[in-house]
Amino acid sequence: MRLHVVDHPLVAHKLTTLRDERTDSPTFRRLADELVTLLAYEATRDVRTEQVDVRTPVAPTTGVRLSYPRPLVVPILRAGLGMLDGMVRLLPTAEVGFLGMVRDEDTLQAQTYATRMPEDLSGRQVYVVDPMLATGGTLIAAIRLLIDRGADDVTALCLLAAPEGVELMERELAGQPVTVVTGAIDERLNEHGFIVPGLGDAGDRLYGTVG
Ligand SMILES: O=P(O)(O)OC[C@H]1O[C@H](OP(=O)(O)OP(=O)(O)O)[C@H](O)[C@@H]1O
Ligand SMILES: O=c1cc[nH]c(=O)[nH]1
Ligand SMILES: [Mg+2]
Repeated sequence: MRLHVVDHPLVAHKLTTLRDERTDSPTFRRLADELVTLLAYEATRDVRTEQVDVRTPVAPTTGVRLSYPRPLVVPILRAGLGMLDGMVRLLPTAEVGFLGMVRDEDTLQAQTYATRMPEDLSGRQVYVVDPMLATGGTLIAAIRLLIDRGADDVTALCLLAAPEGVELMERELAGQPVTVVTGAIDERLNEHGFIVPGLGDAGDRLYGTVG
């Protein structure tokens, strides 16, 4: 597994406002959208392209375009939905699949309640978006499902990660074609499995509901 922490002052600035408990849901949604664009710049560095001929008003030349099969973007519901628009804006040819997953508040085990994506992902590049990598259980389960369906290159974009979750992913997904791109790695998890200092419950902060 490859890990990339995006070290950029704009990312740090936006993450700081995102963390602030006074930031309201509309502002939180806007910042999450802006942050995914910055993370995606790094995360899509190896997106597959093919050569294409183009004629400018001045001369013919050669360029590139995103190649087929189309990349797949998979938001993990609910909180991942807050990163979807920014991602598909950058990858306009992408197809979108959905994974509904929720962490049991007591056991911290991830449960899958919805799966809507192609059965066969052979040869596909997949971008999973979820703002929080805490224990890592959710992302590990999501990535295993994608690799079981044939995905041969999976990149996860997270706004924040905990060291415990990154370590578990490195152990459980060793040797797999997986990259994690995150805006920061925080200090630790607390006794409720929340990232410290983190930003609280990303789903609640995005959508203003508890659940
Ligand atoms: O790394 P983990 O310990 O598995 O935790 C991370 C998961 O927890 C959050 O989702 P949550 O279960 O709160 O669901 P929600 O998006 O519906 O709020 C978050 O968006 C991740 O999916
Ligand atoms: O800190 C955390 C951990 C899991 N899920 C969240 O939304 N926040
Ligand atoms: Mg939540």
